[in-house]
Amino acid sequence: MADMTIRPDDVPVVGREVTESEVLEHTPGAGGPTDLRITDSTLRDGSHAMSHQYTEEQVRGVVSALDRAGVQVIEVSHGDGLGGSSFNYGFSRVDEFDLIAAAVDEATRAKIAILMLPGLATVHDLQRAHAVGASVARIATHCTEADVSIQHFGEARALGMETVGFLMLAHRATPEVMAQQARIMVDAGAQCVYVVDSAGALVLSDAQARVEAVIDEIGRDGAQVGFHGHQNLSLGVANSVLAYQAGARQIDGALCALGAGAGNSPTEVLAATFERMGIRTGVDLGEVLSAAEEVVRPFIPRLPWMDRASITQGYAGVYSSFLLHAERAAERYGVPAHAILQRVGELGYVGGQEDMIIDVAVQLAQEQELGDLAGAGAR
Ligand SMILES: CC[C@H](O)CC(=O)C(=O)O
Ligand SMILES: [Mn+2]
Repeated sequence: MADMTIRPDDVPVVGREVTESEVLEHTPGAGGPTDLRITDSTLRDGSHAMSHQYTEEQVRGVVSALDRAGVQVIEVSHGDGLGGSSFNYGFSRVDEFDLIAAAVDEATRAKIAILMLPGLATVHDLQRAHAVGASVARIATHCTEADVSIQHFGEARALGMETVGFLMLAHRATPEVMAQQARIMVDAGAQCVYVVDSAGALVLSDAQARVEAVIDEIGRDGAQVGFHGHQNLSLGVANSVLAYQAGARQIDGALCALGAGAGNSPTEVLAATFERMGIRTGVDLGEVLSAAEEVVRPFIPRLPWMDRASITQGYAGVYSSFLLHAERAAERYGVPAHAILQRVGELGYVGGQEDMIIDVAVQLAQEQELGDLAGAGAR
C-alpha cells in the first residue's frame, strides 16, 4: 500500500509560495495521482441520521466498502464528535473508540479520521483516538471561534496526526472573517481548513467566495482548503464543484447523503460528478455506487431528504444536526418542527445549544395556546 500520510514536515514552510503540483502531492490517491481528496463522513455525520446507533458490524461493512472503492479518508466518531455520547446530544449504542478501532482494523488503504469539538472532547480523547489508530484529526469550532482549537492542533501535530480544521456554520461569517479564522487554525498547526456549510445555507457564490478568501489567506503556507456541504437547499454537490473550482482540494461526502439535516453531499454523486468533469478523485465509481446501494441503503432507518423542516434549516441557517432534536420536541410539545427551526434560526443558536430547542418549543406551544384562546374569545 502506498504511504499516503501527510507528515508535519511535508507542509512547506510558512510564507513560501507553493506550486499547484506541490499542493496536489499532499493528496495522492491509492492508485495514482488525484486532483481532489474525498473524505467520507457516513460514519460520523451520518451518525446524526442514525441517532448514533451504529453497530460495529455496520461500521466494518461501510469501511470495507469505502476502502475497496478507493475513498482515501473515512471519518468515524459520534455525530457531534468525540465525547458526544451524552444526554444532551444522544447516547451512542457502541463506544466510539471501539468503532474507531474496528474501522482501523477493517481499512487496508484508507486513513481513519476523527472529528472533535474542543470543549466537548478533550485532548485526552484525541490521544485515545490516536492510540486506537486514527491518523487524521479534524478539529471543529464555530466559524468565529478558531482560537479554542489551538491547543488541540498542537497536540494532534505532536502525536504525528494529519490535521484538518473545520469552521462550522460558515454562512454566519463573511469571507474575510473566515480567512482570519483559518489563519488562526493554520498558525496553530492545521494543514487544511474546511469551509463547513453546517446549515446547508450557502448558495453557490457564497460558498465559492468563502473558499477563495480562505485560500488567499492560507494557500501560501501550503495549507489546503476543504468544503463540507449539506443538502438542505439541495446545493451540496453544486457548492462542492464550485469549491473545487475555487481551489478546494478536500471535499466531504456521505454515502446515500447520510448526514444531519437533509444529509451531506452524497459521496457517490460527488464521485460521479467529478469523474464526468475529468477531475480525478481516485474513487472507483462502480464500487462506491455499490457501497451506497448495497451496504448503506439497507440499514438506513430514514433517508435524509429535503422536507419542510430541513429546507427551513437551509433557509433560516440552522445547524443541520438540530433536525432530529426539533422533531422530537415537535412531537412532545405539539408544535411543527419547521416552526421550531425557523425560530431557532432567528435566534441564531449554534452547535452546543441543543437544549434551547426545548425552550423554543415550549415558547411556541404557549404562543399557540394563547392564539387559540384569543381565537376562541373572538368567536
Ligand atoms: C460535530 C458537529 C457538526 O455536526 C460538524 C458538522 O458536520 C457540521 O457542522 O456540518
Ligand atoms: Mn455536517
